[in-house]
Amino acid sequence: MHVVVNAATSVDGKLASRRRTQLKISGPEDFDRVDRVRAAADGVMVGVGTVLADDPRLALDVEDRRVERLKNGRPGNPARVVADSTARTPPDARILDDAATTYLLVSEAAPEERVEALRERGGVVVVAGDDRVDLPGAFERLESRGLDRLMVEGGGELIFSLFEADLVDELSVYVGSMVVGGRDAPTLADGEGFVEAFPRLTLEAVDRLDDGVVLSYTVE
Ligand SMILES: NC(=O)c1ccc[n+]([C@@H]2O[C@H](COP(=O)([O-])OP(=O)(O)OC[C@H]3O[C@@H](n4cnc5c(N)ncnc54)[C@H](O)[C@@H]3O)[C@@H](O)[C@H]2O)c1
Ligand SMILES: Nc1nc(=O)c(N)c(NC[C@H](O)[C@H](O)[C@H](O)COP(=O)(O)O)[nH]1
Repeated sequence: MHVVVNAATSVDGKLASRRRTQLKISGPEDFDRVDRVRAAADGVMVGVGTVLADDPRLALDVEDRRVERLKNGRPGNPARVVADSTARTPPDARILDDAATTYLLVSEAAPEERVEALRERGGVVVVAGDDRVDLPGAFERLESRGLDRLMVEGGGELIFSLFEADLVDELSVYVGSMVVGGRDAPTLADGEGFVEAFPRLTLEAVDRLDDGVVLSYTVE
């Protein structure tokens, strides 16, 4: 599976403030770019921390003719994917609406009644891993269901795990011209952090959009 990570940060590398509520870092030009990256993907993924903080829908505006064109003849919206070890996605989350198929990646530790509630809302549950989602195993299962290109929008815990498991092929970061600060504010890559063998990236492009810059990398 080809994995493209896309996120927006402040100049100090934060994805959100310490309150973890959604922070508009991108401007209209970058959100248009995000729509294009989504439209080119078979699936769009977030961690459950992002579902709980932002209640995202992760769908394209299919009424928008411009977005329709961008889909390159692909039918409908890309699938949605949530890494959710213990099935904490609220059954009324917007990500479970009928705009697209939603895969919930859970572990064996997910309580059966919560898993069942998500199935009742139409979610497709994939069990991989003992107490945390085994990302390589889960991605193999998604691939067998036709997801070849996956866009990941965050948050920082999930992005770190993907780098740790060597699953990231491309990274693009929109750096907005703002300072957020806060030692507890989520950053692009949280988790435990690396102390050696840091992933190395190749800078492929630098583009100015709105009042910020998009940095596009491939992963070595
Ligand atoms: N600016 C942006 O581009 C952007 C994008 C996404 C999210 N955000 C922000 O990020 C914050 C949420 O990020 P976060 O880091 O708290 O949560 P996250 O979205 O990275 O989700 C982390 C959760 O995913 C689950 N998970 C399951 N398997 C996992 C695995 N193998 N590795 C890691 N996690 C796994 C765990 O329950 C974990 O707690 C929110 O404040 C949101 O607003 C910002
Ligand atoms: N590119 C980008 N710029 C931002 O300034 C920002 N806050 C996010 N945040 C990503 C996060 O995953 C959001 O929750 C979804 O971008 C919301 O997605 P919807 O509009 O609900 O589909 N992403």
